[in-house]
Amino acid sequence: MLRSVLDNLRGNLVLSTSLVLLITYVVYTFIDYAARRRKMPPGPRGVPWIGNRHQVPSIKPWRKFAQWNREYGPVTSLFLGRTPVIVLGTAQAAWDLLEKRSDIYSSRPRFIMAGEILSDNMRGLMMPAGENWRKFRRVYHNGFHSRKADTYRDIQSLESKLLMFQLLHDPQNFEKHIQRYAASVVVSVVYGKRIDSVDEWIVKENMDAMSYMTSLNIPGKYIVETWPWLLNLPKSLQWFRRMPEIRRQRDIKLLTHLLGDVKTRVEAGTCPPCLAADALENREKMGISELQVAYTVSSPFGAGIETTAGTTLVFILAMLHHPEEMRKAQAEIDKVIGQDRMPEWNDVDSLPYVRAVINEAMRWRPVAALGGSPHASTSDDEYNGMFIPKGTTVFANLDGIMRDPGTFPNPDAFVPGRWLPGHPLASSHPRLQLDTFDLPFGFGRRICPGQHLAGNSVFINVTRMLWAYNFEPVDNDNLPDTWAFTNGSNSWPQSFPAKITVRSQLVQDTVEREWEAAKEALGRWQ
Ligand code: HEM
Repeated sequence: MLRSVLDNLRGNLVLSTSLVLLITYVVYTFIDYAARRRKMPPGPRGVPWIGNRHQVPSIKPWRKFAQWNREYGPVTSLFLGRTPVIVLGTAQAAWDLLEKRSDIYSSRPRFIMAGEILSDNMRGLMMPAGENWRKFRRVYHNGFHSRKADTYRDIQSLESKLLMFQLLHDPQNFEKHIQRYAASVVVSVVYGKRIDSVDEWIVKENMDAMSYMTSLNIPGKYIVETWPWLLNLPKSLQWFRRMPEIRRQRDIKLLTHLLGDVKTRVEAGTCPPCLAADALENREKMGISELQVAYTVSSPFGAGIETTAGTTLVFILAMLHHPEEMRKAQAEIDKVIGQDRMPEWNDVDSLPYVRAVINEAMRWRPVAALGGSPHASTSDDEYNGMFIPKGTTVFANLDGIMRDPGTFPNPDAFVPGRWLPGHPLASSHPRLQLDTFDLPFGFGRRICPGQHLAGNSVFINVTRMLWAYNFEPVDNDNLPDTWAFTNGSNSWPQSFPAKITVRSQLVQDTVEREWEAAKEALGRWQ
């Protein structure tokens, strides 16, 4: 009898102690959450443990972010689980934090599945700031800094001549031709070998690897991203590792094969100058392994193809909606160039209106809508009286930044004139001039290392397209939706129809002639 009373009491004691501990933990979590939240920049109310995760749409989150910035100010905070997040909604806030304080805002958040398990921390785009990432940037700086990027103008021009020829003979498949251009330039400048179709295995395999990688980066999909302590379990119990580890072996095989091919051609003296050959040559000096080189040079598959092609498609979409702007740009080209020769690189200074059209297309619908991958802070910080804790994930929400009326008055309108001095919407900010606009390429030490190469591609193609073709809607009463963009962190126009017609017989003859002359030169890159 006594024994059962004692057992009962003991049982109750354990139960009530557990209950007290649980309640204390819950109360503490609420108080801790409220305290952390109070010090941080304003933002939407969330709930402990999940934060605002349930309020962030998995599709096109940048639109919700922009709405929060309008409501709460240029620096808005939220929580994804227990991770603090800030969203920057103006160019000034992004410059202030990501550039002026780049020493503490240049890291990346942890990407456990995609960055650590799948890629063994080899993929630069996801690398935290540190020695390995600095080496990654050095490879890109050496390969694509402004003057070096200009050495790739030859191949870009040749590929662009092919694009003009394809638009002449198969205009309805313009999207495919533009993607082919972007893919071939990337493969050429990285591996010294061009491609004829986006269906070639080198593109397909790499794009497949990229899409598997992005499929791992969906917030909430993998529990280990929220509970990293699961990584302390014995490896055999970490069920989530199995597939990414298999895929890692496949990636390594692909990337080392591509690098091996470059090595063979370098040794045979048949490889044109390219990023992989440069990196191999400087590998020992930089202290990186061949595997690191193989991963490092593969980044443009994820970073440089869809972005370049998407920007060109945005330009065409804008032309369908703004024929008056197309005609102004064409008038400038006709005056400077005429129709019996193609625009060339050295025409750039004489074509301010064309460049204004390009800037405006990149502002109007930035393809890196969320600013590329988010940054992460590596120290506690304070900005305008607001506390930003170490480890905060930082989104520079380009879609919102480009539509901030304080920076770009009448932001929803497509107005190339705003990039020209004297226009009523022109900005006086030195960073927002015709030649200085680099917001589409991100910020600070993480700024896009391919920006000069990409800028050259967009310039030569847009200028030649305006010179050669008229872009019109197929159905004037039913124009393509200017908001119908793909999902995913890079976002470009969903397929749309366009009527592309050559502007004159003289232009047609020039396109044919230039392509004939280009064919032989392209052979060197085959
Ligand atoms: C119009 C075309 C392009 C746009 C709009 C674009 C935009 C961006 C943006 C916004 C970022 C993130 C910057 C940040 O974190 O603040 C980025 C990163 C990057 N881009 Fe581009 N990009 C383009 C083309 C290219 C090309 C052609 C290449 C290479 C050939 C390239 C290579 C990279 C790499 C390697 C990174 C990662 C840098 C790092 O994490 O340190 N991009 N790009």
